[in-house]
Amino acid sequence: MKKHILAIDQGTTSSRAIVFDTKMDIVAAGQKEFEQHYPQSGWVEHDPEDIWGTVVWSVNEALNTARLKADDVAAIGITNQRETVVIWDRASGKPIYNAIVWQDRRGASLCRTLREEGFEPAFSQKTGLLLDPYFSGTKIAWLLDNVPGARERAERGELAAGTIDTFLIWRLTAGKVHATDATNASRTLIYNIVENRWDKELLDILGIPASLLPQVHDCAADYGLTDKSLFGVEIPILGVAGDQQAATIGQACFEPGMIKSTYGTGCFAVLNTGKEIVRSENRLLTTIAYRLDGETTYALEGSIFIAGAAVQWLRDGARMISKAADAGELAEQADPTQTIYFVPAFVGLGAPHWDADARGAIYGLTRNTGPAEFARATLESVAFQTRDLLDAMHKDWKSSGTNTVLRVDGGMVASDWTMQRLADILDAPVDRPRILETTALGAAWLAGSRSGLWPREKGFADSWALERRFQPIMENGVRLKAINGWRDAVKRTLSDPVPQD
Ligand SMILES: Nc1ncnc2c1ncn2[C@@H]1O[C@H](COP(=O)(O)OP(=O)(O)O)[C@@H](O)[C@H]1O
Ligand SMILES: O=P(O)(O)OC[C@H](O)CO
Repeated sequence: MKKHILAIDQGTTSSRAIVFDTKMDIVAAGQKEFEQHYPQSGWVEHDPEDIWGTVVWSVNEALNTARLKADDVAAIGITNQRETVVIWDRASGKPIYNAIVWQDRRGASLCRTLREEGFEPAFSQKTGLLLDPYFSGTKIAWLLDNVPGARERAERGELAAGTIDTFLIWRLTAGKVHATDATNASRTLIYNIVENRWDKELLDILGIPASLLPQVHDCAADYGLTDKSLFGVEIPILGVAGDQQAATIGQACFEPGMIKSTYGTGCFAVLNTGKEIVRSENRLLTTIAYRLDGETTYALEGSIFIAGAAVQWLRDGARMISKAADAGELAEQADPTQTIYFVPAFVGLGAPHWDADARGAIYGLTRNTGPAEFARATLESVAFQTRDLLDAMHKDWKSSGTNTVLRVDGGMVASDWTMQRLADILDAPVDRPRILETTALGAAWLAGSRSGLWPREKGFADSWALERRFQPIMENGVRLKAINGWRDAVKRTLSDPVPQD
């Protein structure tokens, strides 16, 4: 019987598919990592065929593990790494180049030029974002300018562009649907979040033909049927949201003032600001939290580029641990008399600094510093960065008050040590939910509620369950000293205000 919901979660390092039952519980999952390509310093690419291949593999794996057939799936929800873009040929479906990943910095000089030419206020006012290479707009411009023949083909209408959701929808529907949702669109630097449409003026500034772009739908909407050749039956795609917005939904942060923070490759804190468009005075982003029934709910977002990725570096780059789960235990053994700060600016710094040219740095090394101190500094950097975001949020959105409770999720929250240190540095409780796959749950909820099988907002919010609350226990003086030390380390890491190329 068609009663299960399938969520596809296409992340930065792996693709996942998760099957949920009618009680909104996880039945089975499939997950596959894929290769990261770093062709130059600051560049990050994915092969779109790897993305597609791992998605299809994960869906089949999840269904097989659950002993279900595709026919048992009532609807699919898609969630994805945001900002990452692909351009492909409409006729063949073949990408013209690798996907340029959100972490990729190749748009930095274009952003600088646009800033110098005075365009930043127009981009900020219309999109809620800043001129940073993080967003899709300058990545699309780079592809059009650098892939031979791309601009001419785009102008002839032969090419299609999109974020990863759009690419997956195109492939799943065998090229019948070219669509995205409002949350993914809101991360592109060319979508007007006030008027809810692609913005002609911004497209012209970046030289992007409108014919490349997908239609923009609500998050819970009809995104077409999967092609029969893929899973044997047609399955409706009924929900789409960028992964951080899907996590906001999955954490049931439907009320203004609620905050979630997700710790995967990066860390993204999202504060629901309701129907109000709050303009940040502290270099946070204004973005679309979700659009349901034609009504847009907005959010303030703080984006940190490196969180779990720093733990990956500890494992694969520095080779100080053999698996991510060892980091917490190692940090516990660190010498308490050493004060080490690690600023993981591997790909620059995101909110609230937005410094594309900064690079990672470590301070306070002594002859006694070893892997345990590195592990502690790495995990602590995530807590300090979150503190910077939450301080900025409190300044921007006065009504959020100081009684913040943070709902957390993502791979890194498995570390109790990190969560305790997070609560200590924030001086606020940190809530870890029972279902940690909140990103997939959010996507599943969009599809499940649209299909009528799952409850609407209130019923879904009532089902959110706490696994553990971490309460702050650090002494105030210790906390303040640590935060000041961190801020000093960040100041020393920032690049020149006007970097030289
Ligand atoms: N026990 C742990 N302690 C610290 N970090 C962890 C732990 N488990 C996983 N991670 C980190 O979490 C990240 C994976 O989280 P995930 O949510 O799957 O990321 P993404 O969706 O960005 O691919 C990795 O960067 C990994 O280093
Ligand atoms: O793949 P994740 O979970 O690290 O999320 C990536 C973000 O969507 C980038 O903005």
